[in-house]
Formats: sequence, structure tokens, C-alpha cells
Amino acid sequence: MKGYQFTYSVYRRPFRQPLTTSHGTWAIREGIIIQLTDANSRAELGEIAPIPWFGSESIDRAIEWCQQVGDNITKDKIHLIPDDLPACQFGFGSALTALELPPTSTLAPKFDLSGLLPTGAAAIAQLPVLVQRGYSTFKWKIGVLPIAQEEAIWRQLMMAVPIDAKLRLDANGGLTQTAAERWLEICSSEARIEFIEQPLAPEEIEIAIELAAKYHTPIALDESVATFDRIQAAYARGWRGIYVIKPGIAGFPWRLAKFVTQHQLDVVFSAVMETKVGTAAALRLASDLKVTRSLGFGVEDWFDDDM
Ligand SMILES: O=C(O)CCC(=O)c1ccccc1C(=O)O
Ligand SMILES: [Mg+2]
Repeated sequence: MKGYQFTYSVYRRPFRQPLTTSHGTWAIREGIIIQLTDANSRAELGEIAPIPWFGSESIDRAIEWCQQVGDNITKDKIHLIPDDLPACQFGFGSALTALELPPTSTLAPKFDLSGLLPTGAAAIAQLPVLVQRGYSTFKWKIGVLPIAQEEAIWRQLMMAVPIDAKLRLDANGGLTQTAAERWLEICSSEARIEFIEQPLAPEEIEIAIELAAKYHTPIALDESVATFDRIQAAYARGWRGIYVIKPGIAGFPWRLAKFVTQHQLDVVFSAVMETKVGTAAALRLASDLKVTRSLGFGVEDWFDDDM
């Protein structure tokens, strides 16, 4: 069986402003757009957009994988992409899924998006801009500046968050347990805080479970559940709170969909800062899974271009 014709192209896309998290600063998104073409000349795209500091493969390993594929790939070979290449599993998997479905209708379903605010005090000026554009859920990074400074900015931000809107606080694993408890405490009187995301280090799931039981403010795990094996492990360890899922690095879309449905996980979908190609595949999955929480794909003004 000849399978599908395969081509790929590597892209480099600078952020308008680098994305700062407690992991550090990220200036350029590098990824791969792949194309699979079937025997009827139908072509579908897929995107490989790794985040190695989240537990996916590196861009170099993804490029190596694409190089060794050659000009053709079978469905079987796609299903055999190893678990240590989760962004490749998603890219090839979503292109394959698209080829197996009837050609997509052009009417795009309407999604409720969460707008990603710039890190630090710059969020204060950007929040009203996003409110103006119709956003009613926002995400702001914490665990980057000293806590007293962040708390002061947070209080200013809360003055600009509309009463019926929501704010997500994403620590990217950068808080000590003391700081995490401080944030959970100060947020507990604030109904507009949707959740605190990944307060502690990725492996500290048992502590996250304890904190979730102790505080009113919900906790979401992100780095702890970044790849499919970690989602399974967190579930097995007893995590029943919110799962932030970045489909772009969560492996084969069909396997993810099955697990989320089977265990009725409470999920938030989240961007890996991919282009329109990966975004479209992630949103298709969100729509199939009937995800109700705002999708963390409100990131369009993080780039100058319109990819
Ligand atoms: O989830 C969102 O709302 C936006 C995406 C986002 O925050 C993000 C983007 C790239 C890498 C890490 C993260 C993160 O959630 O930690
Ligand atoms: Mg996060």
C-alpha cells in the first residue's frame, strides 16, 4: 500500500512581544506544516508545533522524524509514531483524521475564547482592549514577579474585569506551596477567578489534590497533564479537577478524545501558539468533545502575521 504523498515545510514565527512565563522567555515559535495527499489528490494539512519545555519533543527531533518519512506515508506508519513524539502524533494524526472525514463545511462554529494577557503590568492596559473586542475570559501569568508586586497588579486588573467576566491565573508551576496557598486564599473571595493554573511543579499532583480540597478557588493542571501519558498518570493518581489540554502536544487526537469522553474530564483547551492549521484541528476536536469552558486560543495578537 502506497498510502499518502507527504511533504512538509518548517516555519519560524517571531512573537510580537516574547511570551514570558515562570519558565522564562520565548521569542520565536518554530514549527512544521505537513501535507498528506491521497490517491484522489485530496490534500489535508497538519501542524507540528512542539513545546519541549512542556514535555514534548524538540523541533529538531520533529524535523528528523519528517526527514526519515520520505515522500510517502501509510496510515499504519502514522499510528506507529512513538509516544515520545506527541506533537508529531498530533500533526500527522489530525491530517489523517481530516482526510478520513467528508470535506469540511466552511461554516465555522462560534467559540468562546479566553484572551491571553501580556505578562506583568502590561496586562493592565491590554485588558480593556480585549474587553472592547468582546472577550469575557482572560488569562494572566503569575509566578514571574515577586508576589507582592503581582498581587498589586492583580488588584488593578480585577478593577477592570467586568462583573460577569472571568480571569484565569497561570503560574506555570512557578509557585512555592506557601505562595500557592497565598494566591488561593486571596482569590477565594473573588467569584471572577475561574481557576489557578498549575500552581506547583508538574510532579506535585498529590499536593495539588490536597490544595484543591482545602480551597474554594478551583485548580487546573497544565504542565502536569501536558502529554497523553501524563493525562493518564494524573487521572490514575486521583486528579479530578480541571485538565488544561494542549491538543498540539497531547498526541493522537482520537486517543485523547476517547480518554476525555470515557472519564468525562473537565477540560480547558489551550493553544501551543500554533498557526491557523493547528488551531483549526484543535478547535475541531473541541467542537467534537463539546468543550464548554472558554478555549485558550485567544492569542491572535501575539503575532504580527496572519498564519
Ligand atoms: O491557554 C491559553 O489561554 C493560552 C496559551 C498559554 O497560556 C500557553 C501557551 C504556550 C505555552 C504555555 C501556555 C500555558 O498555558 O502555560
Ligand atoms: Mg498553562
